[in-house]
Amino acid sequence: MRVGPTTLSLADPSYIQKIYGAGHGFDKSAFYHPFQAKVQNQIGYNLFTSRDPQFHASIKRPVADAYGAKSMIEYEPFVDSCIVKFVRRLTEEFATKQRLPCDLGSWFQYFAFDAIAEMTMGQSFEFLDKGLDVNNMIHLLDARLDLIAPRSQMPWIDWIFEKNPIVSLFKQKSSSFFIFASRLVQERAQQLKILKKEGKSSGARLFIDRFLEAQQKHPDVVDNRAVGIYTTSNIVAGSDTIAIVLRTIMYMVLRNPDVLRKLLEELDGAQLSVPVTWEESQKLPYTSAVINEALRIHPPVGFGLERVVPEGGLLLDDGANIPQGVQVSMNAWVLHQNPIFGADTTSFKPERWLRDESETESDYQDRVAAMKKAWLPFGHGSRACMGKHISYLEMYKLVPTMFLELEFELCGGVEKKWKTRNSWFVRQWDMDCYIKKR
Ligand code: HEM
Repeated sequence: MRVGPTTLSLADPSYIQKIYGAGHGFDKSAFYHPFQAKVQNQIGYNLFTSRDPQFHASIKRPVADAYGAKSMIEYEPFVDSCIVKFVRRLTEEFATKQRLPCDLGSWFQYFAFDAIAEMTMGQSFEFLDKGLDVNNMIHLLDARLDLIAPRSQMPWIDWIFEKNPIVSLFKQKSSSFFIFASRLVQERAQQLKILKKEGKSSGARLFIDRFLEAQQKHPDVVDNRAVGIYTTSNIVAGSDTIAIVLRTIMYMVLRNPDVLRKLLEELDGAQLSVPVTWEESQKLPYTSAVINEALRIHPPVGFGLERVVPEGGLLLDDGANIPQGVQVSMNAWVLHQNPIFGADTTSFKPERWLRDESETESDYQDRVAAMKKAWLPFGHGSRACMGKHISYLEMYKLVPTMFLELEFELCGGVEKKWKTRNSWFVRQWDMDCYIKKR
């Protein structure tokens, strides 16, 4: 489908590999310009916004390990402390004698923000402690996204209003987030130096510890500015996204009592710790299916991931050739409605991720493999989400723990619909809940 003067959106899953597969030459388009923030009065290219594949590889290599599956074990204690706080604060504020409605959508965001901040910088923003949007940070980020989203469709507008040299004279030279993150990075660097001198351990390694190690190993690429950029983009990339999935899970599970019953049956029968450990969470197939289904039915990113067709064009199955320079994109919201996922793709059905009684094991494996080929919540290829393991770590631990510890009820009943808005991230609100201790 044509979605812009020179932009096409493709729906056939077989093009995922052709467009996003490594080495195929489909680089990110100008769509990503408006997402680039100013840092010290220059554009601060980061892992997500950089378009040049060589430059991207050069900034990814030094920090890739920090996002790898093996590092998750070191981040788990930070997630644990936020989960404990999340459950405690909801209990204190809402599991009271009077039935007080809880704006759970916002609390999920407080959790996601504090958890990624703890893992990244070793200190939270105290959203959970205070139970509010501290310094209006969430509101400001939301407003920024609402501005960027339309600009991404006409990136030249961004140049006129933001990136041209005259406007730059009057604008703040760095985002306030970058200034805040850079200060924490410098403080941590000093602290690490002192601990090293005293021969003391610095404890579990934070993301910034790993960014600072990358700086020592690759000083040519990772300067102070780069460490600040890695830190800032971690927090921006890792908060809204996870909050969106948590909201989807809660809303969909509560609107489907049969799903809630099966989920609780699995959790109550599993003899789990509180908070549920990462290891235990790997043995909860129904919980895992609920999370996958939430990512399918409501992927956090609601725009197509735009790329530029390289030299030679893109040959379509019907013989048409899309010429070099045209923008092509694929959108998870479209792909996840593909009949590969079953006949009832608009329904929330975790069962589609599980083996049906009538299916052999090998038929089941083939069916899941086919679904995974049309699966794009985290993107694909060399530009796929680097925070996928972190996301699973948080969701696989929080989801079983919160359903084990607390009972939730949608305030308006199961018929009341939430509200959503697509500004790159498809954020949701108006899903207040009553909460009881289980
Ligand atoms: C459920 C949660 C998440 C979802 C659904 C998600 C989704 C995505 C998607 C779709 C992309 C690719 C965008 C594109 O091709 O333009 C992406 C990129 C990225 N994400 Fe995530 N994300 C999530 C959580 C996180 C977290 C927690 C972090 C950080 C800890 C993170 C860090 C990144 C980074 C650094 C990139 C850029 C990767 C690159 O181009 O090398 N994300 N994410």
